[in-house]
Amino acid sequence: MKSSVTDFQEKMHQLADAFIKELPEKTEDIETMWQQLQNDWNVETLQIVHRKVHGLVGSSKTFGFEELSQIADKLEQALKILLQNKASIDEPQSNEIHLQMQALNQWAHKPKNEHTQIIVEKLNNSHPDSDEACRIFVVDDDQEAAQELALQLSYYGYEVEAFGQLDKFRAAIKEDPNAIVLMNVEFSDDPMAGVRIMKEIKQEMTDPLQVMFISPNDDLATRLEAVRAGGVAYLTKPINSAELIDQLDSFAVPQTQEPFRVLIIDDSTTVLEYHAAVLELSGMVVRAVEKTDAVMKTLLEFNPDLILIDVYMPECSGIELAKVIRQIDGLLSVPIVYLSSENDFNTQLEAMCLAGDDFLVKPIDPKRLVSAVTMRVRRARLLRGLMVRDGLTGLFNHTAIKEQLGREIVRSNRLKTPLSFAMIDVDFFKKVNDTYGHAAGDRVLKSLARLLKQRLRGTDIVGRYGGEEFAVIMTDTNAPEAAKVIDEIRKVFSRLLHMSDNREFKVTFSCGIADIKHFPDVKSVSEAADKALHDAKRKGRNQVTTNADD
Ligand SMILES: Nc1nc2c(ncn2[C@@H]2O[C@H](COP(=O)(O)OP(=O)(O)OP(=O)(O)O)[C@@H](O)[C@H]2O)c(=O)[nH]1
Repeated sequence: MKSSVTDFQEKMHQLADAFIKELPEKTEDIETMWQQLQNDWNVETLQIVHRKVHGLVGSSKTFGFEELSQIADKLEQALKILLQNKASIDEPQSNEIHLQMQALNQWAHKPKNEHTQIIVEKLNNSHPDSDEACRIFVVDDDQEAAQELALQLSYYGYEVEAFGQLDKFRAAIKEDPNAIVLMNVEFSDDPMAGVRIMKEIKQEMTDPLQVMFISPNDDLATRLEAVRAGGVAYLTKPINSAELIDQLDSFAVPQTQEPFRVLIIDDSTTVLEYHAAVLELSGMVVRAVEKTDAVMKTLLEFNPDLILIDVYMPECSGIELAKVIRQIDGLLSVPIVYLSSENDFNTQLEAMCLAGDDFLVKPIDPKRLVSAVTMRVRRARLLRGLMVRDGLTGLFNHTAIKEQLGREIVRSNRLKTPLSFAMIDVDFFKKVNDTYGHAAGDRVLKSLARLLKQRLRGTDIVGRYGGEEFAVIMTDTNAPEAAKVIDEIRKVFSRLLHMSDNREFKVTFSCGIADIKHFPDVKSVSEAADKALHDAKRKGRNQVTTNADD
């Protein structure tokens, strides 16, 4: 089977070929419009010519045709000056622009083998294959502490390797630069050994590493050094395992995190497809829109995490479109990033002031595009998550899950699709807390949350209803099917070994399920699921009951 990287490169070549094929038509179109302008000088046509040339600057750079991009860039600058003056053109200016247009046309009509192209082969090694599991390296010269931390993390399903010696770690990270490093700052012979080695490794490697530092100190100087050594997180000892797992999950568990949803709005098909391919290769879901009139419908349907907009488009500018998006309910906090070959600082600043969050200049290195989008989406999700997520498990909180239930019931009624609501309650949880301590109880809740996220479909919605109670909205699923799925999870959960002070224990849960076929609104479906849950408890716990069993 071909790797996604090979697929990507094939696609890149196809897109570049398509770009070159369409190029003569584009340059002829520009030249024709320019000739029309000579007979009938007007600013509107000049703006269209400028936008078309501007598009060529960006797309030619994106596909690696540097020489073409330089010719187009020169022409664009000349057109820009004309646009600023808005006056009619004098003869020397006209001749100069005409020459540049000819150069553009000549380049476009050159035989294909004469085009020098710097294609994006460099992407080859820059992306981990998305199927690869992400490993964690724990580095600490206190072997016992490292092993203990590795063991704890393995309970949460992580593949962990502990290193007591820095040279062994150095070799391992070079082999697997995608591993997440949990690096102790302080070693017995050097209080800053962890930071020092990461700085050295950072200089030797091209890809950025994901390092989380662990230290007994919480002073600014150490934190600063950790950041300089590439630290993406800083944890102080004693480590709060719930906090550590949260941090790790946010970096390392793509399968439990919904893929990032990116909407790209660009009037150039080839450039649009290029950026979409780059983002899709890194596991994001991309929706591409070429025509601005399709934007509104797509925005509401697709619900993007981030919007990438070209600045110059035929129907309206990207800045205007961003302002419209900002006025739509629910989209105020969605990051908007401009992606344009516009390198004029003032235009960039204006775009950012008015409605955008970032400005990326084409051509953008694929890795930089992925990392800029990832950073923005992570931050936006984090902020949104603080409002709707439960702090311990990261699942939707009670209010959010109820809201989602209302929304999904409306959707199911409209689409005439089934929907089930499941309530899950950990059995004898008070006893878990009393016997093994509250912290162990918290870990049990987290492990159940993770299991639910891992085992359920991406379209199912999981929440913590309160205390030791969870809720799942199962879309497109009737009660018997839902019961089958949850029962599988019940079996797996009952086999999980939990740990506290070297004592192992197992926990079970009970579940009640209701179907909106019989209970068509939020209140009745939650009450029916709650009743089914109590039946499961009454019948002896560790089982799943549906309202149909009544
Ligand atoms: N560790 C921990 N415990 C919690 C949390 N929220 C609620 N609890 C505890 O969960 C326990 C729930 O106990 P009960 O409602 O009596 O139910 P149970 O012991 O699970 O018994 P059954 O549901 O009848 O099987 C209480 O002791 C709560 O204090 C939490 O966030 N963390």
